[in-house]
Amino acid sequence: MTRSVGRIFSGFRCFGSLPFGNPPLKTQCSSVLFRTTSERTLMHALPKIFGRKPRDFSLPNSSWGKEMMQLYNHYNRLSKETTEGQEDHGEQWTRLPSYNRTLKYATGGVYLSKIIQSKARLFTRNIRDPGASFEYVIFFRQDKLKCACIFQAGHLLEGAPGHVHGGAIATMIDTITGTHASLLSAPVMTANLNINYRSPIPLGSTVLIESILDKEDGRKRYISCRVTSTDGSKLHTEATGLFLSISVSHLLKR
Ligand SMILES: CCCCC/C=C\C/C=C\C/C=C\C/C=C\CCCC(=O)SCCNC(=O)CCNC(=O)[C@H](O)C(C)(C)COP(=O)(O)OP(=O)(O)OC[C@H]1O[C@@H](n2cnc3c(N)ncnc32)[C@H](O)[C@@H]1OP(=O)(O)O
Repeated sequence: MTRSVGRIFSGFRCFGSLPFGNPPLKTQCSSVLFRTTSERTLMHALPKIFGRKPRDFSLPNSSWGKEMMQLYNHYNRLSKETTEGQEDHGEQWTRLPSYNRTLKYATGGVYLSKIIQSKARLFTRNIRDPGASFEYVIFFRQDKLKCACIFQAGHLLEGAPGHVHGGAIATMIDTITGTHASLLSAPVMTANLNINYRSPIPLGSTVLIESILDKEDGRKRYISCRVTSTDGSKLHTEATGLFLSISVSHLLKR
């Protein structure tokens, strides 16, 4: 199972935290994605995207606090492939690696140069100081089509004094639900996001963000999401999102 999910993420480094195309959708994904000349050029560019091994931001660093580590270890244990003699937990999660680049460089000429910028960085992964902003790791449970994200909010994310900025919370919700929708149906863009802030999140604290698929309808994926304390007892934020699958050509439109 873990291996099969692993296959989903081959070629994953091309995208920030955007693994896309599960096995049943892979063919559809390719045909949707690589239709035009510029898109085919992009396909050729993909293997060269990273010259050296990029940093995986979803792995622990020294800034991760006790709660973050405990929850990470919990999901990581449930992510290990079950081998003979090992206990089967009944839950199978996969940790999603996360990089700070979408596309590193383009050799694709004028069309690709419209969307690929050498200094571009994924918004949530662009601060080098560990622990200063968004520390998070996303796990995916394929059998239930669920995502769980552990998020530790750093001191640069302050909104109301001592608490996390609503825009930073929205960013994380968009990231988890957007990643979730992308896992189901190739690249997506957020069309709609509705957020209810129920209780403030203390700066520096760790929270759990869980997303589920509510409905699929053609190109549309409806995902809902809850942000809670790590033990689930306190609800901080609730959200629903609509995501539309797109082809690369959508990004080339100006
Ligand atoms: C190599 C290529 C890689 C591509 C990667 C692409 C994205 C990756 C992004 C990030 C990757 C990294 C990590 C992932 C983490 C986070 C994810 C963040 C994602 C974002 O942060 S992304 C930025 C914010 N996002 C936008 O910047 C979108 C601006 N927008 C548009 O680009 C268009 O608006 C679009 C594409 C949404 C739709 O345009 P469209 O032309 O494809 O579709 P159209 O309008 O025809 O609608 C078709 C049917 O959806 C219904 N519909 C449409 N919009 C609706 C709405 N708002 N509410 C209710 N229903 C709606 C219609 O009513 C119709 O429904 P029906 O078919 O039933 O009539």
